[in-house]
Amino acid sequence: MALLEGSGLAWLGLLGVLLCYQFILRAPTIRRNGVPLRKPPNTLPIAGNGILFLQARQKLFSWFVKCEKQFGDETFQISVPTLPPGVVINDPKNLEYVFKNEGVFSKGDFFKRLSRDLFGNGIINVDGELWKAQRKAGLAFLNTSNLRVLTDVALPRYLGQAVKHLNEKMHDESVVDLQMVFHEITSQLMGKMAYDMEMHADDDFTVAFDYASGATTERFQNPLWFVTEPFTGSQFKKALNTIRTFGLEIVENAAKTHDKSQDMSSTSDSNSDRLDEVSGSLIHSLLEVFAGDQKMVSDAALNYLSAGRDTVAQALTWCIYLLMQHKRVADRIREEVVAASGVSPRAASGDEINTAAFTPVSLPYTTATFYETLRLYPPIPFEIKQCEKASTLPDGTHLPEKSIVFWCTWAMNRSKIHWGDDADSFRPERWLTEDGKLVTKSAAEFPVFNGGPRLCLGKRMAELLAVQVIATMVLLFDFTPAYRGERVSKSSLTLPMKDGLPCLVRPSRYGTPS
Ligand code: HEM
Repeated sequence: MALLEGSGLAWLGLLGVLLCYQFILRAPTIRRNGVPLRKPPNTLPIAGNGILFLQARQKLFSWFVKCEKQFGDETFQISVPTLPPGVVINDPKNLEYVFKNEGVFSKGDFFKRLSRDLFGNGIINVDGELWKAQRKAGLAFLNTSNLRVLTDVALPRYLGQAVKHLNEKMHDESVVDLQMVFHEITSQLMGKMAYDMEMHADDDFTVAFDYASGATTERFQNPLWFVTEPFTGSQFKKALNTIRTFGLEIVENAAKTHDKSQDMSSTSDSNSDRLDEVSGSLIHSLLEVFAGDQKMVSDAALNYLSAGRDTVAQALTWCIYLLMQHKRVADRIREEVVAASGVSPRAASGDEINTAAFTPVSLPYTTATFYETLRLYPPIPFEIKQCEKASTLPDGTHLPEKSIVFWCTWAMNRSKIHWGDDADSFRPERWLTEDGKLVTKSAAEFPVFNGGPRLCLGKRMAELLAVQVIATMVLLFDFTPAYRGERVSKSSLTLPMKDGLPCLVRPSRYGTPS
C-alpha cells in the first residue's frame, strides 16, 4: 500500500513537471495572419481543453457542434496537456488544402504512436512506401469485376441468410439486434471475399477488436494514457493478443489456400463458381507484395478487415435507426424499390427477389438516404493529421511543424452554413436534384470518406453494399424499436451503436407474413 502511495506520488510529481513544461515553456500560440487564434469557451489555464476530452464521446460530439456554431468556419486553437499544439478546422477550403497536401499533413508520429498497438504497420497507420504498397493491393482487390461478384453473388448469398434469420425472428416474435445482423453480413462477406475464410460477428476476434478499438480511442481522449494504462490496460493487452493471433491465422490459412488455388487453376473450367475464384484475392495479393513478412501481411489484412467491415455495418444500423423514426422516408424507399423490381404486396419472401438489381443507379432515393445517414452519423467521426513541416492554411493560419490538425466530421456535417437551417434534420431529399439525380459534393464539403490521395478505397463497395441491403430490408420488413429513448455510440475509433439496435420485426406491405 505504502509502495502504491509512493508510486502514486511519483506519478503526480511527474505529471506536474510535464504539465508545467508543456504549458509554461512549450505551448506555442498559433496565429492567423499574425493574430492569435481564438480558443473555445471553458479553456482552462493549465489543463487547456484536456478535461473535456475525458468526457463520454457523445458529450465531445456536442462540444464540437457547439464550437462549430460559435466559430463557424473560423479555425480555432485547442490545447491538451502532453499533445503538440492543435487547431480545429471547419472550413472546407482549409480541409481541401489538407487533403491536397498529403506530404505535409500525414498520419504523423502522434497518431501512429497511439494506434500502433492496434493497427501495427497496416494501411491506416502508415505513410510512404508501406502505404503505397497496401493501397495498390487494395485497389486490385476492389476492381470492377470483383465488385460485380460481390453484388451479384456474395452479397445476395449472405443477405439471403440474414433475411431467413429475420423471418425466423418474426415468426418467434422475438427481439433481434440489427447491428449484429448487419455485422454478420459484412463479416461473412469480407471474410470470404478478402481472406477466403469463414468469419462471424461474434467471433472472439471481433469482440477483442471492438474492445481494443475502444481502448485505443481512450488513448486519444486521455492525454495521460501512458500513465494510467499500465494499471488499467490488462484487458486491452489480452484483446491485442487475440487480434494478433487471429491475424496470423488469416495469413497461415491464406498460404494454404494460395497453394491450393494455384493447383486448381490448371484444372478450373469456365463453370467454376465466380465467388470461389475471387475468394481470398486481397490476402493473396498482400502475400505477394510482402512475401515472407508474416507480421506485415497480418497487419495489412487486419486493417482492411476493420476498414471494410465495421464501417458499413454501423452505417446500416444508423440508417434503420433513422428510418424507424421517419416512416415517410421508409415508405418512399419502398415505393422506389417496388417500382424498380415490380414486386406486388404480400408477395416477396426474399428468395425470389433479385437483390443484385438494387444498385445506386436504379435506386437514387435509397442511395440519398444512405448519404443522409452518413451525414448525420459518419462512421469515422473525427480525423487527425500532423504537420510534417510548417505550413499556412488558405485562411492564413500558420501551423508550426508537428502541430496537429483536427476536424470533426460529425460537427462539420451539421453546419448550418454549409447544409442550411435544417442541417439537424434527416432529409434525404437534400441529396437529390429536381430531376432526381444524386447531388455530388466534394470530399472537403462532405469528408465522410476522407479525401485526396487517401480517399477511402472502399467508397464504391460501401455504396453498392448499403443500397442492396437497405432496399431489401425496407422492402420486406417493418422494424419497430425494442428500446426506449435515443441511441448513442460507444467509445471506438468508428461509430458502433452502444448496446446494439434491438428491434421487433414484422412483414412490410410487400413481405410475406411467416
Ligand atoms: C460507409 C462506409 C465507409 C466509410 C464511411 C469509410 C470512411 C473512411 C475514411 C474516413 C477513411 C480515412 C481514414 C483515415 O485514414 O483517417 C477511410 C479509409 C479507408 N477505407 Fe473506408 N470507409 C467505409 C468503407 C470502407 C470499405 C467497405 C472498405 C473496403 C475494404 C474501406 C477501405 C478503406 C481503406 C483501405 C482505407 C485506407 C485508405 C488509405 O489510407 O489510403 N472502407 N475510409
